[in-house]
Amino acid sequence: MSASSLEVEGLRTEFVLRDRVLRVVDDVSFTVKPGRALAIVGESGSGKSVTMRSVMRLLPKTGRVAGGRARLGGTDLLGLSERQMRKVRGRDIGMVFQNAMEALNPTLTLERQLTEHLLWHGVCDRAEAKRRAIQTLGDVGIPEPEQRIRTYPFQLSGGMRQRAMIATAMVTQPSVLIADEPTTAVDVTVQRQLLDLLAQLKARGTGVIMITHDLGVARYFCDDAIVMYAGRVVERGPIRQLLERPAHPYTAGLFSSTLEVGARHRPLQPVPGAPPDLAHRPPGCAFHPRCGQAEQRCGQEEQPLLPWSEDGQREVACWKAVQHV
Ligand SMILES: Nc1ncnc2c1ncn2[C@@H]1O[C@H](COP(=O)(O)OP(=O)(O)OP(=O)(O)O)[C@@H](O)[C@H]1O
Repeated sequence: MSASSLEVEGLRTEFVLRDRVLRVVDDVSFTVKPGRALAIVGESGSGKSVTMRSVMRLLPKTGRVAGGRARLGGTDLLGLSERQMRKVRGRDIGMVFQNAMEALNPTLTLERQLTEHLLWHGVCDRAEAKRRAIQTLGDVGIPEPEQRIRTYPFQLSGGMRQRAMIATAMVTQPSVLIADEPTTAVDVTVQRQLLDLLAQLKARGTGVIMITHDLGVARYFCDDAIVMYAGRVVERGPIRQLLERPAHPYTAGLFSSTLEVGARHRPLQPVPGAPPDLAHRPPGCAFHPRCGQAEQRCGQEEQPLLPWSEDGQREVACWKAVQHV
């Protein structure tokens, strides 16, 4: 597939539990263009992973997409059969997770892991697939790739496993790469190498979505950001602008502790209080019970995303912020 944008519009995802239905992703929209990187940030439980699992159609049995659209190029991902979707995963959309062992199949050699998508999708023959696999392992900095290709994931160190996982995501040159906390479990040196690899992929036109708690990493690597709270997008815009001048009180609270001098690589600190139980979402703005600036209106009126900059690049779901532009 040539470089394509991923466009998600009005996505809604629910979990059907025994006694109720929980809306955990509510009207989420974003676009990732070729060669751009989008950060998805927000506290634990805000719906970041479920959003991406919905797009990949990898929800657990109790989850369902209740509305919205997800298009990659001209393809409606939510309308594909499971068989068609399997072709998209691993070929057009690559995935990198925090835990490489989860992503790699422990029973397959690196050669099988890296060549199976190419062979399965009929991209090339076995000899060419092996050549590409060796080349990609070399690209991600695995020494002696001709020998290492015969090893199993458990025979690699943690850092090498992480690289092998990225190699499996890179080998098909996907249009979009989803990276869910890719740098959390590795030390700073490996972290830097991984980001350099992802940057190479981005430079070749792959769009990247990075779910991360680390604003230093997001600032270094990403172009745009969406901030999620209780399943909704509360703010969006170019990441540097958001970090320099957050508009939503939640974004400001989330970022402030992390942006102290010398604290660039500290994970996000929670805002005082706790996110709402989604079964009892507060009326109006879901953040209002924790917001130091809340007024009566905040607990009564829904807050849609509204433009916050003249160029239309920034949007915020807070009527007070919009008032004070
Ligand atoms: N299988 C499930 N059944 C019911 N609720 C679920 C299930 N999986 C996730 N949830 C709920 O969906 C919401 C969003 O979860 P999600 O994992 O997307 O959050 P997150 O922002 O990715 O958090 P983290 O940063 O901790 O990964 C949470 O309230 C979570 O409890």
